[in-house]
Amino acid sequence: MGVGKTTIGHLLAKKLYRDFIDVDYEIEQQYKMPITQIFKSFGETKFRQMEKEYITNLCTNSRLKIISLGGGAFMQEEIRNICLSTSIVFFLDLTWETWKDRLQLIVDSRPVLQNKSLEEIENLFYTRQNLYALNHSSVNTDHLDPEEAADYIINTLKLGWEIYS
Ligand SMILES: Nc1ncnc2c1ncn2[C@@H]1O[C@H](COP(=O)(O)OP(=O)(O)OP(=O)(O)O)[C@@H](O)[C@H]1O
Ligand SMILES: O=C(O)C1=C[C@@H](O)[C@@H](O)[C@H](O)C1
Ligand SMILES: [Mg+2]
Repeated sequence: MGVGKTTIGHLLAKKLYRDFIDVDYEIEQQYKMPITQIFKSFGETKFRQMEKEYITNLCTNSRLKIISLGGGAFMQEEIRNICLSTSIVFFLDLTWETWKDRLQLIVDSRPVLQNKSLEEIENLFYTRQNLYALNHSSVNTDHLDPEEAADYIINTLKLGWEIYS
């Protein structure tokens, strides 16, 4: 959460001339309310169901798009499975120390972080990291700005295509 998927995904799509889809944004448009409000009105369980349906449909019916997931989406096994079997999954990694310093930028718009102690947030961070290790490629972004992270992903894709062909 807040590692930079939306920011970097958007840049990556521009550099690769691909469509960009941000799953959080699409759900907000569909329900005509911000995610914080979706959590308040319908609850987290309903939100998780919405994101699962949206991602499953996207992975099944579209090609060649750059997709940015919501920060908690990959915790759902069905989402992990459909993403890993239909797409190239990049994990944007960040150390706890760097992420901790970024929290103040994201806390107000991420309901999962609200009313949690720093210790609870740290537990969430490490619990997620275990499952997010399931990916096709990962990049640590501690010392990369969004532009550098997008370029790194492009170079990784190019290398993959060269090896493949
Ligand atoms: N590489 C980076 N270096 C420094 N700040 C960054 C970097 N990438 C993103 N940010 C900043 O971190 C914040 C969160 O970024 P962003 O919304 O792209 O994260 P996200 O991974 O999409 O979050 P979510 O999981 O909630 O969807 C923004 O304020 C953004 O400007
Ligand atoms: O990390 C999370 O659980 C979330 C991150 C955001 O992208 C949103 O999908 C929502 O706020 C939940
Ligand atoms: Mg995002």
